[in-house]
This record gives sequence, C-alpha cells and structure tokens, in this order.
Amino acid sequence: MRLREPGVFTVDVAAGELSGAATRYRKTFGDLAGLYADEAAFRRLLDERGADAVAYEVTDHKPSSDAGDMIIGVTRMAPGKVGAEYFMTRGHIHAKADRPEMYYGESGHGLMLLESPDGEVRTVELRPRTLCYVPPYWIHRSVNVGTDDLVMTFAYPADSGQDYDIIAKAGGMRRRIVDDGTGGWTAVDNADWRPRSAALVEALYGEAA
Ligand SMILES: O=P(O)(O)OC[C@H]1O[C@H](O)[C@H](O)[C@@H](O)[C@@H]1O
Ligand SMILES: [Fe+2]
Repeated sequence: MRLREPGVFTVDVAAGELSGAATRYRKTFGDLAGLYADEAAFRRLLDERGADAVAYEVTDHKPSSDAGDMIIGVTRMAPGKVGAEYFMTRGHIHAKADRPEMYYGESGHGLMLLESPDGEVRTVELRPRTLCYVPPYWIHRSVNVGTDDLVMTFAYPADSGQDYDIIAKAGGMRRRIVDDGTGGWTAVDNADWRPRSAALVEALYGEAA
C-alpha cells in the first residue's frame, strides 16, 4: 500500500488564505456577469473596480479526487454590494450531489445560502468559530453580509465536483440576500427563479430517492 504523506498548512486569517496549499482559484468581478439582479449597478462596479478585480479567492489542498479523500481550503471574499445585493460566490451543487461540505468561520460576517433541489431555502449565519454543515443535495452559495473580508475554512469529499449549471438553469437561486435598509441583511424572492422539474429533482437524488 502506497500511503500519502500527512499535510500541515496554516490558516492565515489576516491574508484569508491557506498558507502552504498548492492550488488557488480566483473569481474576478468580470467572471460574475449575470449573477446579480441590478445589471446597471453591476456595470458601474466593473467600471469602478475593473473586471479583473478579485471578488473571492480560494486556496486549497487537493490531494486527489479519490472517493474517501478530502479537499481542504480557505475562501476569502471581499465585502460589498451590487445595488442592494451583497457580494456572493457563484454557488453550486456537488456534481456527486450526495456529497456534503463543512465551512468554519474565521473572520467577517457571512451567510451560507442553501437551496434544496425542490426549492426549499435555508440561511445559516457564519461568524468566527461558527461551523456550518452543508448536507448532501443542497445547493450552496456564500454571501458576505459584513463590512470586512469574509474568511472561511472548508472541507469536502475529494470526488464531489461542482455543478454550476443547476443555478444558471433555474434563473439563479430562489432568494437574493439584500441590504435591509439599515445595514443588515434580508432574503427576498428572486423573480427570475423557476422551479426544477420533478424529473430533474429525481435524477439528482438518483438511487437515494
Ligand atoms: O465554486 P464557487 O461556487 O465559485 O465557490 C467558491 C468555492 O467555495 C467553497 O470554498 C468551496 O469549497 C470551493 O470548492 C469553491 O470553489
Ligand atoms: Fe461545495
């Protein structure tokens, strides 16, 4: 049996990264076209910051993509809004939909926005030392509802994969996280959202249905 070597990494909370991790994934504002409700505000943001400005960045350790192995890393998200809508990640369901994930708040104030295949919605607030469990089959997206960088450590099974189309095909997630008018957050309906067909929901659940 050829074993992998143990790894040790440092969560650099101030830098918002996993020091020593080999891979880095960056999403710029230019990558996030179509995500936000207020398109004019989105164009203004691109003009002000430039399409290449980093919206969020992930540093992670991906030892393999084997079933039973694990990917660990750190996400850092900038604070801000597009119109009333707080900055968020693209969001996904795992390509192997029955794979879970955990997120641990390191700094900042965030939310995990979750949506089940048949359109149930949950929000979990993330603050330092909050551990959020994302169960199998839930679409998930992080939202920075604070005024500082949101930094989270995460871990998920190495064979999970990410499917982004599930959100795009539904016209986004069912709810949008917006400023409540006093600097807090509230969830509002996304008028563009369309329910998934029963056949698609069943296909996602596969043999577990
Ligand atoms: O994949 P996105 O929806 O763009 O979110 C960015 C990242 O969020 C989390 O940190 C996940 O664990 C990463 O695997 C993911 O890549
Ligand atoms: Fe995930």
